[in-house]
Amino acid sequence: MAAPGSCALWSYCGRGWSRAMRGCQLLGLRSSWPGDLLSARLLSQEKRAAETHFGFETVSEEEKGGKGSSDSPAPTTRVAGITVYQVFESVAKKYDVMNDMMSLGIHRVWKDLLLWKMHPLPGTQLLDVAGGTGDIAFRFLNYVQSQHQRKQKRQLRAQQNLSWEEIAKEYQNEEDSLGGSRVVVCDINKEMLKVGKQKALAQGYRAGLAWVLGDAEELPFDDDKFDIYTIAFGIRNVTHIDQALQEAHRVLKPGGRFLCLEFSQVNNPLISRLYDLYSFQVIPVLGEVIAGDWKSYQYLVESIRRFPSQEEFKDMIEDAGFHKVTYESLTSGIVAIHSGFKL
Ligand SMILES: COc1cc(O)cc(C/C=C(\C)CC/C=C(\C)CC/C=C(\C)CC/C=C(\C)CC/C=C(\C)CC/C=C(\C)CC/C=C(\C)CC/C=C(\C)CC/C=C(\C)CCC=C(C)C)c1O
Ligand SMILES: C[S@@+](CC[C@H](N)C(=O)[O-])C[C@H]1O[C@@H](n2cnc3c(N)ncnc32)[C@H](O)[C@@H]1O
Repeated sequence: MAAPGSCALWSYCGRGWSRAMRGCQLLGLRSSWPGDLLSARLLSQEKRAAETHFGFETVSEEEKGGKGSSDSPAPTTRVAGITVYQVFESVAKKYDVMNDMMSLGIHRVWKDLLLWKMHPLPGTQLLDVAGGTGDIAFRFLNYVQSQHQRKQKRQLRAQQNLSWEEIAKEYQNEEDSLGGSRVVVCDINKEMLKVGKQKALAQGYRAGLAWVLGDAEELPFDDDKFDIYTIAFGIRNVTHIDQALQEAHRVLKPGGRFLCLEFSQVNNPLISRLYDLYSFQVIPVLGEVIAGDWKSYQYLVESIRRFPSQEEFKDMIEDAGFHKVTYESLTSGIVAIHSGFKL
Protein backbone atom coordinates (compact mmCIF):
# COMPACT_ATOMS: atom_id res chain seq x y z
CA MET A 1 0.00 0.00 0.00
CA ALA A 2 1.61 3.25 -1.03
CA ALA A 3 1.09 6.41 0.99
CA PRO A 4 0.47 9.43 -1.26
CA GLY A 5 0.83 11.69 1.78
CA SER A 6 4.47 10.81 2.01
CA CYS A 7 5.04 12.38 -1.46
CA ALA A 8 3.29 15.60 -0.51
CA LEU A 9 5.21 15.90 2.73
CA TRP A 10 8.55 16.06 1.00
CA SER A 11 7.56 18.13 -2.00
CA TYR A 12 8.64 21.37 -0.33
CA CYS A 13 12.18 20.16 0.22
CA GLY A 14 13.83 21.83 -2.84
CA ARG A 15 16.97 19.70 -3.11
CA GLY A 16 15.12 16.59 -2.08
CA TRP A 17 12.36 16.82 -4.69
CA SER A 18 13.84 14.51 -7.29
CA ARG A 19 14.97 12.11 -4.61
CA ALA A 20 11.53 12.17 -3.04
CA MET A 21 9.97 11.48 -6.46
CA ARG A 22 12.29 8.55 -6.90
CA GLY A 23 11.24 7.43 -3.45
CA CYS A 24 7.59 7.74 -4.37
CA GLN A 25 8.10 5.77 -7.57
CA LEU A 26 9.74 3.09 -5.52
CA LEU A 27 6.87 3.25 -3.04
CA GLY A 28 4.48 2.82 -5.95
CA LEU A 29 6.08 -0.53 -6.64
CA ARG A 30 4.88 -1.73 -3.25
CA SER A 31 1.64 -3.50 -3.85
CA SER A 32 1.17 -5.14 -0.48
CA TRP A 33 0.78 -4.08 3.14
CA PRO A 34 4.20 -4.19 4.83
CA GLY A 35 3.02 -6.87 7.23
CA ASP A 36 2.05 -9.18 4.32
CA LEU A 37 5.32 -8.41 2.62
CA LEU A 38 7.14 -9.28 5.80
CA SER A 39 5.38 -12.61 6.32
CA ALA A 40 5.71 -13.56 2.65
CA ARG A 41 9.43 -12.88 2.73
CA LEU A 42 9.90 -14.58 6.06
CA LEU A 43 8.00 -17.66 4.86
CA SER A 44 10.04 -17.90 1.71
CA GLN A 45 13.37 -17.74 3.52
CA GLU A 46 15.04 -21.04 4.25
CA LYS A 47 17.49 -21.16 7.12
CA ARG A 48 20.79 -22.37 5.76
CA ALA A 49 24.08 -22.99 7.54
CA ALA A 50 26.52 -20.05 7.58
CA GLU A 51 23.81 -17.67 6.44
CA THR A 52 22.45 -14.72 8.33
CA HIS A 53 20.01 -11.89 7.70
CA PHE A 54 20.59 -8.49 6.21
CA GLY A 55 17.30 -6.71 6.68
CA PHE A 56 14.84 -9.16 5.11
CA GLU A 57 17.51 -10.67 2.94
CA THR A 58 19.44 -13.84 3.69
CA VAL A 59 23.10 -13.28 2.96
CA SER A 60 26.34 -15.04 3.75
CA GLU A 61 27.85 -14.01 7.08
CA GLU A 62 30.77 -12.37 5.32
CA GLU A 63 28.39 -10.25 3.27
CA LYS A 64 26.55 -8.98 6.38
CA GLY A 65 29.46 -8.20 8.63
CA GLY A 66 32.22 -7.74 6.11
CA LYS A 67 33.57 -4.39 5.11
CA GLY A 68 32.80 -5.09 1.48
CA SER A 69 34.42 -2.88 -1.09
CA SER A 70 33.32 0.37 -2.58
CA ASP A 71 35.25 -0.41 -5.79
CA SER A 72 33.62 -3.78 -6.36
CA PRO A 73 29.88 -3.22 -6.39
CA ALA A 74 27.71 -5.88 -4.79
CA PRO A 75 25.23 -7.81 -6.98
CA THR A 76 22.16 -5.70 -7.77
CA THR A 77 19.80 -8.53 -6.82
CA ARG A 78 20.32 -7.79 -3.14
CA VAL A 79 17.63 -5.61 -1.54
CA ALA A 80 20.06 -3.35 0.18
CA GLY A 81 23.13 -4.30 -1.80
CA ILE A 82 25.51 -3.21 0.95
CA THR A 83 27.03 -4.66 4.11
CA VAL A 84 26.37 -3.44 7.65
CA TYR A 85 29.81 -1.83 7.59
CA GLN A 86 28.94 0.08 4.42
CA VAL A 87 25.56 1.10 5.86
CA PHE A 88 27.17 2.93 8.78
CA GLU A 89 30.11 4.17 6.73
CA SER A 90 27.54 5.75 4.43
CA VAL A 91 25.23 7.24 7.09
CA ALA A 92 27.89 8.35 9.62
CA LYS A 93 27.88 12.07 8.77
CA LYS A 94 24.06 12.32 8.71
CA TYR A 95 23.48 9.79 11.50
CA ASP A 96 22.63 12.24 14.28
CA VAL A 97 20.38 14.49 12.22
CA MET A 98 18.57 11.45 10.79
CA ASN A 99 17.82 10.15 14.27
CA ASP A 100 16.32 13.46 15.34
CA MET A 101 14.25 13.66 12.17
CA MET A 102 13.02 10.07 12.19
CA SER A 103 12.07 10.03 15.84
CA LEU A 104 11.26 13.74 16.31
CA GLY A 105 13.88 13.67 19.07
CA ILE A 106 12.33 10.71 20.91
CA HIS A 107 15.57 8.69 20.64
CA ARG A 108 17.12 11.25 23.03
CA VAL A 109 14.52 10.45 25.69
CA TRP A 110 15.13 6.70 25.28
CA LYS A 111 18.87 7.24 25.72
CA ASP A 112 18.28 9.45 28.81
CA LEU A 113 16.10 6.68 30.26
CA LEU A 114 18.92 4.19 29.72
CA LEU A 115 21.20 6.41 31.82
CA TRP A 116 18.61 6.82 34.56
CA LYS A 117 18.20 3.07 34.69
CA MET A 118 21.98 2.61 34.83
CA HIS A 119 22.37 5.22 37.60
CA PRO A 120 26.18 4.85 37.57
CA LEU A 121 28.02 5.22 40.88
CA PRO A 122 31.29 7.19 41.18
CA GLY A 123 34.20 5.23 39.75
CA THR A 124 32.08 3.26 37.25
CA GLN A 125 34.03 1.77 34.34
CA LEU A 126 31.62 1.68 31.38
CA LEU A 127 32.07 -0.08 28.07
CA ASP A 128 29.68 1.23 25.40
CA VAL A 129 29.75 -1.23 22.51
CA ALA A 130 28.55 -0.17 19.05
CA GLY A 131 28.84 3.28 20.62
CA GLY A 132 28.95 5.02 17.23
CA THR A 133 28.89 8.79 17.54
CA GLY A 134 29.04 8.74 21.34
CA ASP A 135 25.47 9.54 22.45
CA ILE A 136 25.55 7.11 25.39
CA ALA A 137 29.12 8.00 26.39
CA PHE A 138 28.40 11.74 26.51
CA ARG A 139 25.26 11.16 28.57
CA PHE A 140 27.30 8.98 30.93
CA LEU A 141 29.96 11.68 31.37
CA ASN A 142 27.29 14.34 32.05
CA TYR A 143 25.58 12.07 34.52
CA VAL A 144 28.66 11.10 36.55
CA GLN A 145 29.95 14.67 36.49
CA SER A 146 26.72 16.10 37.89
CA GLN A 147 26.56 13.32 40.50
CA HIS A 148 30.15 14.02 41.51
CA GLN A 149 29.57 17.79 41.69
CA ARG A 150 26.56 17.27 43.93
CA LYS A 151 28.63 15.03 46.19
CA GLN A 152 31.47 17.58 46.28
CA LYS A 153 29.07 20.38 47.20
CA ARG A 154 27.70 18.29 50.04
CA GLN A 155 31.23 17.59 51.27
CA LEU A 156 32.26 21.24 50.99
CA ARG A 157 29.20 22.31 52.94
CA ALA A 158 30.20 19.83 55.63
CA GLN A 159 33.77 21.22 55.73
CA GLN A 160 32.90 24.91 56.14
CA ASN A 161 36.43 25.91 57.15
CA LEU A 162 38.23 25.04 53.84
CA SER A 163 40.37 27.83 52.31
CA TRP A 164 39.50 29.28 48.86
CA GLU A 165 42.62 27.58 47.44
CA GLU A 166 41.44 24.23 48.71
CA ILE A 167 37.96 24.77 47.29
CA ALA A 168 39.38 25.85 43.89
CA LYS A 169 41.65 22.77 43.84
CA GLU A 170 38.62 20.52 44.35
CA TYR A 171 37.13 21.85 41.08
CA GLN A 172 40.33 22.08 39.03
CA ASN A 173 41.23 18.54 38.11
CA GLU A 174 39.16 17.47 35.13
CA GLU A 175 39.66 13.72 35.73
CA ASP A 176 38.63 14.21 39.35
CA SER A 177 35.41 15.90 38.25
CA LEU A 178 34.22 12.45 37.12
CA GLY A 179 34.94 10.78 40.45
CA GLY A 180 37.16 8.20 38.71
CA SER A 181 34.47 7.13 36.24
CA ARG A 182 35.51 6.27 32.71
CA VAL A 183 33.86 5.24 29.46
CA VAL A 184 35.28 3.33 26.52
CA VAL A 185 33.36 3.65 23.25
CA CYS A 186 33.95 0.60 21.08
CA ASP A 187 32.65 0.39 17.51
CA ILE A 188 33.56 -1.60 14.42
CA ASN A 189 33.17 1.39 12.11
CA LYS A 190 35.89 4.01 11.94
CA GLU A 191 33.66 6.58 10.21
CA MET A 192 31.14 6.48 13.07
CA LEU A 193 34.00 6.83 15.59
CA LYS A 194 35.43 9.73 13.60
CA VAL A 195 32.14 11.64 13.83
CA GLY A 196 31.96 10.78 17.54
CA LYS A 197 35.47 12.09 18.19
CA GLN A 198 34.69 15.33 16.32
CA LYS A 199 31.55 15.77 18.42
CA ALA A 200 33.51 15.13 21.62
CA LEU A 201 36.04 17.77 20.64
CA ALA A 202 33.37 20.31 19.71
CA GLN A 203 31.36 19.72 22.88
CA GLY A 204 34.38 19.69 25.19
CA TYR A 205 34.41 16.02 26.28
CA ARG A 206 37.99 14.93 26.91
CA ALA A 207 38.61 13.36 30.29
CA GLY A 208 37.48 9.83 31.07
CA LEU A 209 36.71 9.01 27.43
CA ALA A 210 38.43 6.56 25.06
CA TRP A 211 37.57 5.42 21.52
CA VAL A 212 38.39 1.89 20.43
CA LEU A 213 37.87 0.25 17.06
CA GLY A 214 36.57 -3.25 17.75
CA ASP A 215 34.03 -5.94 17.01
CA ALA A 216 31.27 -6.74 19.53
CA GLU A 217 31.78 -10.41 18.68
CA GLU A 218 35.46 -10.34 19.58
CA LEU A 219 36.05 -7.51 22.01
CA PRO A 220 39.65 -6.32 22.33
CA PHE A 221 39.50 -6.29 26.17
CA ASP A 222 40.57 -8.60 28.99
CA ASP A 223 38.11 -10.62 31.07
CA ASP A 224 36.36 -9.04 34.10
CA LYS A 225 37.27 -5.47 33.18
CA PHE A 226 34.10 -3.33 33.23
CA ASP A 227 31.32 -2.53 35.72
CA ILE A 228 28.73 -1.85 33.05
CA TYR A 229 28.36 -2.88 29.41
CA THR A 230 25.90 -0.94 27.25
CA ILE A 231 24.82 -1.46 23.68
CA ALA A 232 22.25 0.93 22.19
CA PHE A 233 20.71 0.25 18.78
CA GLY A 234 23.77 -1.87 18.07
CA ILE A 235 23.11 -5.55 18.73
CA ARG A 236 20.53 -5.76 15.92
CA ASN A 237 23.37 -5.19 13.47
CA VAL A 238 25.70 -7.87 14.79
CA THR A 239 26.01 -11.10 12.79
CA HIS A 240 26.12 -13.51 15.77
CA ILE A 241 24.10 -11.96 18.59
CA ASP A 242 24.81 -14.92 20.90
CA GLN A 243 28.56 -14.42 20.41
CA ALA A 244 28.27 -10.70 21.23
CA LEU A 245 26.30 -11.53 24.40
CA GLN A 246 28.98 -14.01 25.48
CA GLU A 247 31.63 -11.37 24.94
CA ALA A 248 29.60 -8.91 27.03
CA HIS A 249 29.53 -11.49 29.81
CA ARG A 250 33.27 -12.15 29.54
CA VAL A 251 34.43 -8.52 29.81
CA LEU A 252 32.11 -7.64 32.72
CA LYS A 253 33.39 -7.93 36.29
CA PRO A 254 31.45 -10.31 38.56
CA GLY A 255 28.51 -8.18 39.75
CA GLY A 256 28.67 -6.16 36.53
CA ARG A 257 25.60 -5.13 34.60
CA PHE A 258 24.54 -5.59 30.98
CA LEU A 259 22.15 -2.98 29.55
CA CYS A 260 20.77 -3.04 26.04
CA LEU A 261 18.55 -0.43 24.36
CA GLU A 262 17.11 -1.84 21.15
CA PHE A 263 14.05 -1.81 18.92
CA SER A 264 11.50 -4.35 20.03
CA GLN A 265 7.94 -5.55 19.44
CA VAL A 266 5.05 -3.07 19.55
CA ASN A 267 2.32 -4.34 21.86
CA ASN A 268 -0.62 -2.16 20.73
CA PRO A 269 -2.24 -3.29 17.43
CA LEU A 270 -3.26 0.22 16.34
CA ILE A 271 0.16 1.74 17.09
CA SER A 272 1.73 -1.28 15.42
CA ARG A 273 -0.16 -0.58 12.14
CA LEU A 274 0.71 3.13 12.22
CA TYR A 275 4.30 2.31 13.08
CA ASP A 276 4.51 -0.13 10.16
CA LEU A 277 3.12 2.52 7.84
CA TYR A 278 5.50 5.11 9.18
CA SER A 279 8.49 2.74 9.03
CA PHE A 280 8.00 1.41 5.53
CA GLN A 281 6.52 4.48 3.85
CA VAL A 282 8.26 7.36 5.58
CA ILE A 283 11.66 6.32 6.95
CA PRO A 284 13.32 5.24 3.66
CA VAL A 285 12.01 8.47 2.05
CA LEU A 286 13.56 10.49 4.90
CA GLY A 287 16.79 8.52 4.38
CA GLU A 288 16.78 9.37 0.69
CA VAL A 289 15.92 13.05 1.16
CA ILE A 290 18.17 13.85 4.12
CA ALA A 291 21.05 11.41 3.78
CA GLY A 292 20.76 10.57 0.08
CA ASP A 293 20.60 6.95 1.16
CA TRP A 294 17.41 4.94 0.69
CA LYS A 295 19.05 1.52 1.06
CA SER A 296 20.50 2.09 4.52
CA TYR A 297 17.14 3.19 5.87
CA GLN A 298 15.36 0.32 4.14
CA TYR A 299 17.87 -1.90 5.92
CA LEU A 300 17.09 -0.13 9.22
CA VAL A 301 13.34 -0.80 9.09
CA GLU A 302 13.77 -4.36 7.91
CA SER A 303 16.36 -5.17 10.56
CA ILE A 304 13.98 -3.78 13.22
CA ARG A 305 11.26 -6.21 12.14
CA ARG A 306 13.68 -9.13 12.24
CA PHE A 307 14.91 -8.51 15.76
CA PRO A 308 13.56 -10.89 18.46
CA SER A 309 10.69 -9.88 20.74
CA GLN A 310 11.25 -8.72 24.33
CA GLU A 311 10.77 -12.26 25.73
CA GLU A 312 12.90 -13.98 23.07
CA PHE A 313 15.75 -11.55 23.60
CA LYS A 314 15.48 -12.01 27.38
CA ASP A 315 15.98 -15.77 26.84
CA MET A 316 19.05 -15.11 24.70
CA ILE A 317 20.58 -12.92 27.41
CA GLU A 318 19.94 -15.64 29.98
CA ASP A 319 21.50 -18.22 27.66
CA ALA A 320 24.68 -16.13 27.64
CA GLY A 321 24.92 -16.59 31.42
CA PHE A 322 23.31 -13.41 32.76
CA HIS A 323 21.10 -13.46 35.85
CA LYS A 324 18.15 -11.41 37.05
CA VAL A 325 17.31 -10.52 33.45
CA THR A 326 14.48 -8.00 33.15
CA TYR A 327 13.21 -5.62 30.49
CA GLU A 328 11.15 -2.49 30.21
CA SER A 329 9.24 -1.64 27.05
CA LEU A 330 9.18 2.05 26.10
CA THR A 331 6.80 3.89 23.74
CA SER A 332 4.44 0.91 23.40
CA GLY A 333 7.36 -1.46 22.80
CA ILE A 334 8.89 0.44 19.88
CA VAL A 335 12.06 -0.01 21.93
CA ALA A 336 12.95 -1.93 25.09
CA ILE A 337 15.74 -1.78 27.64
CA HIS A 338 17.01 -5.19 28.74
CA SER A 339 19.10 -5.55 31.87
CA GLY A 340 21.06 -8.48 33.29
CA PHE A 341 23.83 -9.15 35.81
CA LYS A 342 26.98 -11.25 35.74
CA LEU A 343 27.09 -12.99 39.12
C1 LIG B 1 21.11 2.51 9.22
O1 LIG B 1 20.81 2.20 10.52
C2 LIG B 1 20.48 3.21 11.35
C3 LIG B 1 20.50 4.52 10.97
C4 LIG B 1 20.13 5.51 11.89
O2 LIG B 1 20.16 6.81 11.55
C5 LIG B 1 19.74 5.16 13.18
C6 LIG B 1 19.72 3.85 13.56
C7 LIG B 1 19.31 3.51 14.96
C8 LIG B 1 18.03 4.19 15.34
C9 LIG B 1 17.86 5.15 16.29
C10 LIG B 1 18.97 5.63 17.13
C11 LIG B 1 16.50 5.71 16.53
C12 LIG B 1 15.80 6.14 15.23
C13 LIG B 1 14.35 6.32 15.34
C14 LIG B 1 13.39 5.69 14.57
C15 LIG B 1 13.69 4.64 13.58
C16 LIG B 1 11.98 6.12 14.65
C17 LIG B 1 11.21 5.54 15.76
C18 LIG B 1 9.82 5.93 15.59
C19 LIG B 1 9.06 6.75 16.40
C20 LIG B 1 9.54 7.26 17.68
C21 LIG B 1 7.68 7.11 15.98
C22 LIG B 1 6.85 5.92 15.77
C23 LIG B 1 5.60 6.19 15.02
C24 LIG B 1 4.36 5.76 15.40
C25 LIG B 1 4.08 5.08 16.66
C26 LIG B 1 3.20 5.94 14.55
C27 LIG B 1 2.79 7.35 14.49
C28 LIG B 1 2.96 7.69 13.12
C29 LIG B 1 2.14 8.49 12.45
C30 LIG B 1 1.02 9.21 13.05
C31 LIG B 1 2.42 8.63 11.00
C32 LIG B 1 1.79 7.43 10.31
C33 LIG B 1 2.34 7.32 8.95
C34 LIG B 1 1.58 7.30 7.84
C35 LIG B 1 0.12 7.29 7.86
C36 LIG B 1 2.31 7.27 6.55
C37 LIG B 1 2.22 8.60 5.81
C38 LIG B 1 2.42 9.73 6.72
C39 LIG B 1 3.07 10.86 6.39
C40 LIG B 1 3.61 11.15 5.03
C41 LIG B 1 3.32 11.86 7.44
C42 LIG B 1 4.66 11.58 8.01
C43 LIG B 1 4.75 12.08 9.40
C44 LIG B 1 5.86 12.49 9.95
C45 LIG B 1 7.17 12.60 9.24
C46 LIG B 1 5.83 12.82 11.39
C47 LIG B 1 6.60 11.77 12.14
C48 LIG B 1 5.78 11.27 13.26
C49 LIG B 1 6.32 10.71 14.35
C50 LIG B 1 7.79 10.56 14.56
C51 LIG B 1 5.37 10.17 15.34
C52 LIG B 1 5.67 10.56 16.76
C53 LIG B 1 4.55 10.13 17.60
C54 LIG B 1 4.56 9.13 18.52
C55 LIG B 1 5.77 8.40 18.98
C56 LIG B 1 3.27 8.68 19.06
C57 LIG B 1 20.10 2.86 12.66
O3 LIG B 1 20.10 1.57 13.00
C1 LIG C 1 22.52 2.47 15.05
S1 LIG C 1 24.19 2.71 15.47
C2 LIG C 1 24.10 2.98 17.21
C3 LIG C 1 25.08 4.02 17.68
C4 LIG C 1 24.89 4.48 19.12
N1 LIG C 1 25.01 3.38 20.03
C5 LIG C 1 23.60 5.20 19.30
O1 LIG C 1 22.80 4.75 20.13
O2 LIG C 1 23.36 6.20 18.66
C6 LIG C 1 24.80 1.09 15.35
C7 LIG C 1 26.30 1.00 15.49
O3 LIG C 1 26.67 -0.37 15.61
C8 LIG C 1 27.95 -0.52 15.03
N2 LIG C 1 28.21 -1.94 14.80
C9 LIG C 1 27.60 -2.75 13.89
N3 LIG C 1 28.11 -3.99 13.99
C10 LIG C 1 29.03 -3.97 14.99
C11 LIG C 1 29.90 -4.93 15.56
N4 LIG C 1 29.92 -6.20 15.13
N5 LIG C 1 30.73 -4.55 16.56
C12 LIG C 1 30.73 -3.26 17.00
N6 LIG C 1 29.96 -2.31 16.49
C13 LIG C 1 29.10 -2.64 15.50
C14 LIG C 1 27.85 0.35 13.80
O4 LIG C 1 29.12 0.63 13.26
C15 LIG C 1 27.10 1.55 14.33
O5 LIG C 1 27.98 2.54 14.77
